[in-house]
Amino acid sequence: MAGAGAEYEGPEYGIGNFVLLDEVSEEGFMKNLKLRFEKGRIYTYIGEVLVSVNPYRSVELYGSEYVQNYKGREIFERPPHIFAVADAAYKSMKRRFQDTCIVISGESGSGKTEASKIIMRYIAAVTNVSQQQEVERVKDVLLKSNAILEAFGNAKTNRNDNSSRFGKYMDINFDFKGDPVGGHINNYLLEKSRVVTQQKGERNFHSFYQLIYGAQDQKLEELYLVKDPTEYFYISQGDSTKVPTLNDRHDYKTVMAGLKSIGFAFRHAETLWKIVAAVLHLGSVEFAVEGDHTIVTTKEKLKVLASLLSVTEEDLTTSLCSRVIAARGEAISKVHTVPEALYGRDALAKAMYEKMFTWIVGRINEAIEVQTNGYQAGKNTVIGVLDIYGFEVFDNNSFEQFCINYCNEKLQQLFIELVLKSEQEEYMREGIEWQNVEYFNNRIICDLVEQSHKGIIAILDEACLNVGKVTDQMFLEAMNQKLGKHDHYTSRQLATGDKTLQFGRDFRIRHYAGDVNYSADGFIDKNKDTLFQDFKRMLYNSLWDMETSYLP
Ligand SMILES: Nc1ncnc2c1ncn2[C@@H]1O[C@H](COP(=O)(O)OP(=O)(O)OP(=O)(O)O)[C@@H](O)[C@H]1O
Repeated sequence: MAGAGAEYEGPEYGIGNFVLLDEVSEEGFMKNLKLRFEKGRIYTYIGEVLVSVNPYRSVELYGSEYVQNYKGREIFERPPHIFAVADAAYKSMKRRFQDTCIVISGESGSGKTEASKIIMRYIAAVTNVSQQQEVERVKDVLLKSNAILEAFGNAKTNRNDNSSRFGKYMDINFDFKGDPVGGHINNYLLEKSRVVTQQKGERNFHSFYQLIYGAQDQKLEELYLVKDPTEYFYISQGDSTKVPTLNDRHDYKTVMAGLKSIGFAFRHAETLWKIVAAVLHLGSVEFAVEGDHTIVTTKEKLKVLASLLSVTEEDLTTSLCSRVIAARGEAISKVHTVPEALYGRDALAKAMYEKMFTWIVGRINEAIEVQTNGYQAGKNTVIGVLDIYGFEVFDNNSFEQFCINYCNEKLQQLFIELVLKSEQEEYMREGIEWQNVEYFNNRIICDLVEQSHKGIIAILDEACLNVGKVTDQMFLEAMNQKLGKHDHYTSRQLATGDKTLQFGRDFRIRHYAGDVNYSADGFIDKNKDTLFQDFKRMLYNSLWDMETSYLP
């Protein structure tokens, strides 16, 4: 057979669709997957679901000849391929005006973001045959926005040098001719704790290193920065500032070009880097006790920071070292202890970075918003692509992993509802003979997390609402009490002989994808996510705020 992607799929390549497997067992499944992978077949179907194995090397599977071979074909006409899935979504949108969503799920590093980019490139390649300018512009913004989002939202982790540290749902809107006319990005769960702390071997978000390695000397001078990331506490804790697979210098240029081409005003791009620089300097601000006051000991840093933020040194010092509280109907100033000041400093850094990220997404959305003037309005159909964090297990798992893994439980639940259950029900309705496939329904784990009053989130929220001093240990005890009998929950207090769990700190959830030990340390603070009002007041009306109106 001729042409890329139209190759012969003989028995030596194993079985291209798992539903045709003679015997359903994990061993048989893995054997087939391995055989196909070894023969260069990274894709295999299970019905209409595509299983993709990350090749971790460049593969010649996405060139224009592949696009031509999958364009307009029925899904099973060609060997399994991600283009076939993208094309099926595109066809159902174009022929039947049906909204479609492609859900990409898998553990960190499995290739989700690459898959979402391949889908976008495929759609860009098969649309706009009449070469309309506006369609080209929308496609260009959609593709270029990836580099920007990755700069500010991706980081090197111990599993993936370019790991997305946020979830993304991207809608592409099509007109009645099937051309993309706009889009919208929703971002979720930016891992903002990374702004102030990183595990060994990991980095902060790429943007920090791109600025330091990529900006010209004069720019760095303007931002009071030096070309050495190890000078900055917030980006050097992982001892891994340089990554061989990443070219920060080059990526900085790509981001600048991307910002320009999607319509960021020059001064807005400047503001972005100012925020990044301010966060870096903030990490170097230190405190000490002097008499009955907490003072900033790094006066030079404070001065730089005040200048970048366009606020007075006095206002900045006051908001870093104290907070205003209400007592007996009066507003009084309460001096922070040093740990409180450090906590406030980190909370400010996280909030600034997160708001900036949301602001960037907002600006991208403005650039790709569907123009609703004229006849296009109301006739849009969308293809949505969901690329969300994969299931995560680290040596130390905290609140962030808890949220990510819960999200993956929900996706698994959706998969069970939409694919497994509905398929089996249809067989039953149609009277088709079928072999019952036993599967584990993870509803019970979703309930463990989300059930009102007795689920983990409810227990955590209740602890956070408590006016008295509530510690992470108390939260853990409350879970032990309420969830002690749950099959998918345990802790050292309940499983006394289990030395993998630390007493008074850890709990374990038996997820559908495996067991994860979580440390309850920090759950209360992270869930409360307090940013002292004083910071909001301080930044309100700063030059910055007026520039971007990005603050809360
Ligand atoms: N189809 C592919 N062809 C070649 N290399 C790939 C492919 N998919 C993924 N990779 C490689 O694997 C790396 C990790 O992939 P990717 O960043 O898409 O994973 P992810 O599932 O989105 O991870 P995370 O959840 O950490 O963001 C990529 O940087 C790339 O080097």
